[in-house]
Amino acid sequence: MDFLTLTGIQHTYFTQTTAVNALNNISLHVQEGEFVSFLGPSGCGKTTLLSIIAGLIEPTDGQVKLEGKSVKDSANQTGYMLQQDYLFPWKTIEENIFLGLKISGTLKDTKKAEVLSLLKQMGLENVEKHYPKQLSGGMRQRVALVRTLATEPKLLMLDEPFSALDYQTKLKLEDLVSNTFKTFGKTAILVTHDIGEAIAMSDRIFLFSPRPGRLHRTFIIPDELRNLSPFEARNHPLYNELFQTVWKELESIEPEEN
Ligand SMILES: Nc1ncnc2c1ncn2[C@@H]1O[C@H](COP(=O)(O)OP(=O)(O)OP(=O)(O)O)[C@@H](O)[C@H]1O
Repeated sequence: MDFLTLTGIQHTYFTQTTAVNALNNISLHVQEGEFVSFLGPSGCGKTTLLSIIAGLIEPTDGQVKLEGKSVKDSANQTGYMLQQDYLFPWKTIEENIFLGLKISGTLKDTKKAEVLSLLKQMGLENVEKHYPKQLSGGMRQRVALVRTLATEPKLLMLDEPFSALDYQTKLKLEDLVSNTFKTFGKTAILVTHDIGEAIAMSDRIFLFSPRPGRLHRTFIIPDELRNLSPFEARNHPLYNELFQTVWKELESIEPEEN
């Protein structure tokens, strides 16, 4: 059984004056433990699709199933990492990372130790009592990642989580996220505009066409790249080859009449 299945997803936003056809007939599958990317031009509906998968928006048509169940019946199975870290500035790092567990009533001592150890694995030593403003952007994104992983979501949604970071921090964080997800066997969907990031991090790339977003093509990343860290993958000759192919494909997509 596929872990995540999307069948015939269509979505139209209705405003007071107009109807915006955001997504058209999207069907795809994601396997457990897979890391996939949604790549496409601005406005092609990537974020809308993530919200539909998370059960936050009900699609106009079509179905989303997570482990065979409608996402409406699988609440709290998804975790987010976004462009902004959304840490509460008045709470310490420790209070921020335990918040989700506290709300769900699952903050046990063993779990607390596990999450603090994860914080250390992310290279964040002795920051528990600090406030977010005392940390750099990259450190805060790592805290946000720990907070997300703490609740053990089945599916992780990464909506351009590296786009606000400087280039060096972004490359380091890509490696850290990729390594952590492989270690924990997490299933993840990354939304990005960045072709290189999609190639370096993914098992498969779903390329979307401009609005209304349609699934244009799926790229399977070769094992030679998948077995490397994102940083190493960027230095492999196959990376450049694939970059050119995806770039040309993206350039060739014509918008459909709405
Ligand atoms: N609440 C809304 N009401 C009306 N139209 C919307 C709404 N949300 C999004 N849209 C429109 O739907 C389309 C898809 O938006 P969406 O944000 O999903 O695209 P995206 O691919 O994530 O874009 P970007 O890469 O710029 O973030 C866009 O044309 C957007 O203007």
